Amino acid sequence: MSDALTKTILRGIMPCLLAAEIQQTMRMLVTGGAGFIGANFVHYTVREHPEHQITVLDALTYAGNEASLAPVRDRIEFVHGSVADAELVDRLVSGCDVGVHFAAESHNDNSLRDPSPFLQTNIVGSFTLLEAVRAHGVRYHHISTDEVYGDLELDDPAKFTPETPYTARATAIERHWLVRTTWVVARVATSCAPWPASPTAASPRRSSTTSWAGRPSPPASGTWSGRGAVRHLQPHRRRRAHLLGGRRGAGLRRPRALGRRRDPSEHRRALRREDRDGPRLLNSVLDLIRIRATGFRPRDWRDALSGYLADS
Ligand SMILES: Cc1cn([C@H]2C[C@H](O)[C@@H](COP(=O)(O)OP(=O)(O)O[C@H]3O[C@H](CO)[C@@H](O)[C@H](O)[C@H]3O)O2)c(=O)[nH]c1=O
Repeated sequence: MSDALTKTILRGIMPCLLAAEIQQTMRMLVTGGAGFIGANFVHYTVREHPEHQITVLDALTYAGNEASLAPVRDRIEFVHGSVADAELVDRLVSGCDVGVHFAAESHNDNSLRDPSPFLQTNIVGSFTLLEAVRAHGVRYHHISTDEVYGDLELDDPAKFTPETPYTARATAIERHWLVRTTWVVARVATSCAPWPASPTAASPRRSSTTSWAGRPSPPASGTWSGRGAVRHLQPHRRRRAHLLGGRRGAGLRRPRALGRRRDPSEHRRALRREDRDGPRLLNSVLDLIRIRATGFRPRDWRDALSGYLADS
């Protein structure tokens, strides 16, 4: 992975950790570090900040792939376990300076089919971790999702509009911020990286999508959420394909036709289509139908990515 690309991908998360008051050497607990974004984060941190110690806690669900950590395996500690295991989490947190929480059921569409796993990990698991960081006064970085905004205009994500069980849970756990410790929330958007950590992730060729942004100087404690800039691209699942190839700042306004709220029946139709065509096509199909209606024509992801990198 090229240096520029890695930096582009992780620009959104790392600066939070590099805020001035943070220690030179940190012991980090990274939950969900075998997942897609989590694994990229671990690789980046090991390479760019070898002074930090990393413990990955991951349940290795269908979305986790320990093999994606193989190149850095001798540089990190890997613990196979659940973020909802209070005893384990408390022990791991007690030995850390910062917790970075990626572990989640992250497939929005799955939550429409069966919300229960989302409750267990995204609420109970997150709450378990929050309790531990609160008890030990450990700095906490919560990786949320821009989908808490629902289908709002991208340049004005003023309020939460959770529309699915997934986003309802993401919103709910964000309301537990009052943890009396230093915290940062990053609401990441659809993203893309050079390799999929998850076997369920489609190849980048199928990818569509976009972005994340934040303030250039994230607050030491606070919310850092996506608006404006394209930051990274993810090869699977989510929407916002119309932004692919968009340039930072200008041109990222969501087309009007996409600003409407999602129709639940559209989700159900898409799920039926998923059963027929296979899970990887779901969002691409959904996206393209909606996006083509606006006149947008997606570009090959490689062109879009190199265009963005040239622009950054
Ligand atoms: C359900 C569950 C999952 N996990 C792990 C398995 C995976 O390694 C990881 C989730 O990876 P993925 O499904 O690839 O997630 P990814 O698309 O990268 O999602 C990221 O971005 C999402 C927003 O887009 C965030 O909500 C997630 O917290 C963050 O991890 O969490 C656990 O460790 N424990 C669990 O209970």
